[in-house]
Amino acid sequence: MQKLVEVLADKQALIAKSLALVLEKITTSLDQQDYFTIALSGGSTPKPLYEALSSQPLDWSKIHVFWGDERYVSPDHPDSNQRMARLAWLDRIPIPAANIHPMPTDDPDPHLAAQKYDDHLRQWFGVNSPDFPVFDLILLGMGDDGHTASLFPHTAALTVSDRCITVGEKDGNPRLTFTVPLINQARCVIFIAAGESKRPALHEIFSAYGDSFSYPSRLIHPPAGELYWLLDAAAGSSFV
Ligand SMILES: O=C1O[C@H](COP(=O)(O)O)[C@@H](O)[C@H](O)[C@H]1O
Repeated sequence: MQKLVEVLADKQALIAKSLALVLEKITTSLDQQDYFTIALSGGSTPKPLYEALSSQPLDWSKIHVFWGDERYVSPDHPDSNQRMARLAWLDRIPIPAANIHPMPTDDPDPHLAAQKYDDHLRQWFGVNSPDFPVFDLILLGMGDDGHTASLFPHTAALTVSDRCITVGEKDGNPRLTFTVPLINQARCVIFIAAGESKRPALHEIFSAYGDSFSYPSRLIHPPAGELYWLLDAAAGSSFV
């Protein structure tokens, strides 16, 4: 695994660096293969990155967009990660509808929805269990509590090792999330985190002997892939 931590001066520089890195990954991959697979993070941090991507002159027909986690709400709910990405980016570009792969949230049972998305990933990538699909790029955020995707501290989702998708839980509400082994299979994982409120968790995540069950972002270390931590100075100035 190649791990790289970069601290940018401010949020604007963080987004500029994230954009440059995502574009580099897309163009390098498309030089070698016919399509590029990306899984998106939600929350507030990546929104300006998605807005910036919406004005890039890319061949969108070759890019397939998935989500690494989703709140269990309808796609038009203000909390929906899909909604945020569509408004900021996907609704503004000429991408074929078939290239957008949202997590389903319409089944009364989130476990069935998790299974559906799991099946969809395995079918689309042509990968059967016990192997895992390999994403070209997975974007991740990190919550103030050290969670990533919807892998929250001290939850059962952290230990799921035989599925691509599972049900996470935040304050009693279900969410769908990539599992740790699926994320760790990726060619490239980029964490993007900003703001002073992330510092205490980052301290635990970067320490040599932290507790991964309390700080789930520690579980992400793709053995054969690249791992980037892009931070603004407010979040990360003391870590490099
Ligand atoms: O709930 C979530 O939070 C994390 C971090 O969000 P942020 O607002 O601090 O940027 C995000 O990565 C995850 O996808 C999202 O569902």
